[in-house]
Amino acid sequence: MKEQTRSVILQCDDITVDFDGFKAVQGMNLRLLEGELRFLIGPNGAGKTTMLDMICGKTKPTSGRIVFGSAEITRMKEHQIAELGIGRKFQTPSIFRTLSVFDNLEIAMKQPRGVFATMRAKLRGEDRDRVHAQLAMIGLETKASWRAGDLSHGEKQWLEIGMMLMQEPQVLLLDEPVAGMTDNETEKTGELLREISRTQSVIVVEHDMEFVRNFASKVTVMHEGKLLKEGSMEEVQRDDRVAEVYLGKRRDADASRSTA
Ligand SMILES: Nc1ncnc2c1ncn2[C@@H]1O[C@H](COP(=O)(O)OP(=O)(O)OP(=O)(O)O)[C@@H](O)[C@H]1O
Repeated sequence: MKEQTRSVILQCDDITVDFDGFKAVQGMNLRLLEGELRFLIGPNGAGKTTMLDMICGKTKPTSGRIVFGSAEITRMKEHQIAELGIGRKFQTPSIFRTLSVFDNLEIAMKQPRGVFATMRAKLRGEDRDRVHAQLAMIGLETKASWRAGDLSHGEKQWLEIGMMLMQEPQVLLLDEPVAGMTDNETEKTGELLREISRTQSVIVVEHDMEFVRNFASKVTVMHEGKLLKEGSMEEVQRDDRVAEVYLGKRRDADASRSTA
């Protein structure tokens, strides 16, 4: 879909967060479109994770406004924001290690029954189909009966992404999803994120510049709590201010491959 024809799904206006006098984010603006895969990058301490925390309601902005679809969510509680359709994945996977991969996805499914009732209840055919479709999407069909704790690091991350998707969020927030992954797992994760962004919007906080270069169409660069630059990876890499603060003034190929 062309950028002009897509509507804004998430808008952060003039966001500031003050932690006891320290401004971790200062006047930050961000507009995410439907079906967009956005990468949020910047040096350590730039305020990237704090932005995700504010969007999912974990941290409240000191000032500014966050709008999701037509709802202002700035002061909403974390669980309300999750129910509205914003899913957050942290660096450490929160899967049920002793349960099977299939059961993890089943439990994550959005339904009124409680966890234990869900486990006991016979799955309706359509729910079972949904779990299988999700297994296929995250590449774990052959491991449906595996104990989740026995999966590789990368597979655990995919399972958790699958669990988020079972709740049908419209926006997914991911913090360094490829950290600790093999090259092959990193590539597969990029493809998975692309596939997700065909129907949902995704914000990925990332330090792995090679990964960002391979999969980003639009990149937002933060520095000291502010928006430094936004554009394609090429535009961002060409920007002198980005080179200065983010790539440490190194403009060679090595610099763009380095992790911050
Ligand atoms: N709860 C808090 N109380 C005080 N300071 C905080 C708090 N959370 C974050 N900070 C500070 O705010 C700044 C931004 O942190 P944040 O984690 O958002 O940066 P980041 O860009 O995600 O960095 P990194 O890439 O290292 O994870 C940092 O200086 C951090 O120490």
